[in-house]
Amino acid sequence: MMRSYKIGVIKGDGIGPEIVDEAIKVLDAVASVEQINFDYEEFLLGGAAIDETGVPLPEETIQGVKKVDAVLFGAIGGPKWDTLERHLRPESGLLGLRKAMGTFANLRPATVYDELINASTLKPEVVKGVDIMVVRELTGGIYFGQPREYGEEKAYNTMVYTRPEVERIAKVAFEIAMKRDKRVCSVDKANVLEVSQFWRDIVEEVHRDYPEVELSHMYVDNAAMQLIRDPKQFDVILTGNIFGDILSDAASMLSGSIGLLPSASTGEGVGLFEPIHGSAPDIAGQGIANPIATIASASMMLRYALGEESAADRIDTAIKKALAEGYRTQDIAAFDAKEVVSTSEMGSIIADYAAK
Ligand SMILES: NC(=O)c1ccc[n+]([C@@H]2O[C@H](COP(=O)([O-])OP(=O)(O)OC[C@H]3O[C@@H](n4cnc5c(N)ncnc54)[C@H](O)[C@@H]3O)[C@@H](O)[C@H]2O)c1
Ligand SMILES: CC(C)[C@H](C(=O)O)[C@@H](O)C(=O)O
Ligand SMILES: [Mg+2]
Repeated sequence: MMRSYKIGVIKGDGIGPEIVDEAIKVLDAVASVEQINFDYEEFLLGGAAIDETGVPLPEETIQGVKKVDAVLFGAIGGPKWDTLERHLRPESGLLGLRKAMGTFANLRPATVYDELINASTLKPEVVKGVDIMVVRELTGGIYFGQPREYGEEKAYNTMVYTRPEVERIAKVAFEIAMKRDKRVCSVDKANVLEVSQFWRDIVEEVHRDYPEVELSHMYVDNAAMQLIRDPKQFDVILTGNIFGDILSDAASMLSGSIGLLPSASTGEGVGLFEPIHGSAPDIAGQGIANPIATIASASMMLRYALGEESAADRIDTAIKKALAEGYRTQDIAAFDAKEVVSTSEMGSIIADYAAK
């Protein structure tokens, strides 16, 4: 029987529209062979929303995304809006949207494709088989803490975590670990920050309900080093908002390009599925962005939000096949390429494989 889903689409700025178009191409390809019907509804966010409505997060977007089954998002931001006041910049729209949607758990898998093993900045033997899940708290911490101020003589932000915020993200990490290798490494800065000691204590408490999971703690500076030294030591990394932001970009180089890593932001209601990278203004409009991170985010959307495992498997297999056949976008062109392709050619190749 035909299954129908309503997908909210936020293309955003810079390369956002280019990469989201390719993910939709791939979704439509799997829909045709999987008895699925997707209805897409576009919403504005970020710079595109500022240009159209004067604000980065229009009310129609906040209301609209509550009425869909899942949201696929590209990226926002760019130099065009950098002179605006902070609360009016594109990035504030994304933070506001995450908060409004209650997507407190950002899952950022850092996996290394065997087909692309030479693209990693690390030696093949160090990265072969890397399969890390970064569980990043997304709606708290220093990004949202009050008070905050930009003044003439000083500026400050506040890193706050409440007990329920830490409990719920820790639960997500332990639940995910139960389905994986049952190891959680919680990353913090408890040697310096009270908020991190608090985080650590609550993670320990939640851990009591998951005795099968091995829990370790690591300071964030060491974690950054260990990710590059021996990434295979990690299974699930549980961490706060800002540390997760930084560590996940670092982890992308294990795979070879930030254009490869997807994410799922889940929590209280509708989920938001987005690549971990930004709007890449330096390459926007050139047709050279790697769409794989966004296509893989669409796959996460099928798997986590819609329960369409078989369609998600099709996409994941199609991505691997395109890489195995030697198709490469510019960012990974130096690594075992048989043919260097554009953003839209990569999308079409993956769509074709996904529909077979
Ligand atoms: N989720 C988001 O919307 C998001 C995430 C990060 C940054 N940003 C915003 O994006 C803008 C640019 O930020 P930045 O330059 O620090 O980070 P960025 O991730 O946009 O780009 C960093 C580097 O990676 C490259 N890159 C990124 N995605 C790529 C892809 N798919 N294919 C090939 N190369 C890719 C870029 O060309 C650039 O050299 C800023 O306004 C920033 O605030 C938005
Ligand atoms: C654009 C910015 C607000 C965002 C973040 O820091 O969360 C981005 O870097 C990300 O990783 O999604
Ligand atoms: Mg980031």
